[in-house]
Amino acid sequence: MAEQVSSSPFLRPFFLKTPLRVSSPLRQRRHTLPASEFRNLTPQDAISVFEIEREAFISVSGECPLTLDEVLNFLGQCPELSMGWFEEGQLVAFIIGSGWDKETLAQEAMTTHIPDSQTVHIHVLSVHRHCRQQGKGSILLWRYLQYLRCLPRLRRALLVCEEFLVPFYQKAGFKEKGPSAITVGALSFMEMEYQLGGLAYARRNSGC
Ligand SMILES: CC(=O)SCCNC(=O)CCNC(=O)[C@H](O)C(C)(C)COP(=O)(O)OP(=O)(O)OC[C@H]1O[C@@H](n2cnc3c(N)ncnc32)[C@H](O)[C@@H]1OP(=O)(O)O
Repeated sequence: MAEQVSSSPFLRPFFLKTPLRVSSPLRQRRHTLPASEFRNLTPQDAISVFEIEREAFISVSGECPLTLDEVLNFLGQCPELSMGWFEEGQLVAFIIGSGWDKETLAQEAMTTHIPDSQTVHIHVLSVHRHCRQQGKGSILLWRYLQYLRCLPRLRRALLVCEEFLVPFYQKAGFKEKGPSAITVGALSFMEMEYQLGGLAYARRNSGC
């Protein structure tokens, strides 16, 4: 099992329900889009990602965690650190991460991917506005953290968020590290940390 993970770090798409197959002779078209699918994102998903991100952040604060170019860069450099939730083929929520190699997040972490590092910097978690407050953000985050446990080397995840989201991340198991050095425009952030527990833990507990 472990060899499988290290030889292919990418998340194989999996479905919550069997893909719909309409076999009636009266229906010539076969519907094969899965009801619900979690998979790593690719640069081809960047536009859908950015549309959700833009609505979620620009309309609220005027600032986006990632520009479209940065989304493209991260999905090109480290797609294995991203996860999208698709329903009927439509992106409804996503996470984008990259590698980081210092104890705390610094401003340069916003635009940098450090390969082969032990820390994932979660840049952004966002849920489509029509799908919020339904548990999707929490579920996607939980699946993502379980998935990260199965990737070799990774030991922890870091992120920054505004003060009002600290309880949301605490509920997911993150611990508050204190005020972050990162600022975006006039916004300041708290830094949050999640211990992944290592591959040995994952092997015993997650079946990866
Ligand atoms: C590292 C980062 O990306 S930090 C930025 C996070 N992303 C954003 O702010 C983008 C816009 N918001 C979203 O996309 C979503 O609302 C998320 C990701 C914050 C939460 O996802 P959802 O699917 O809506 O949340 P979910 O239904 O799983 O959980 C709801 C809980 O989230 C928390 N929460 C969600 N939005 C807010 C908010 N605006 N203010 C305070 N708490 C909030 C609450 O604790 C809420 O619990 P409650 O209903 O008991 O009050």
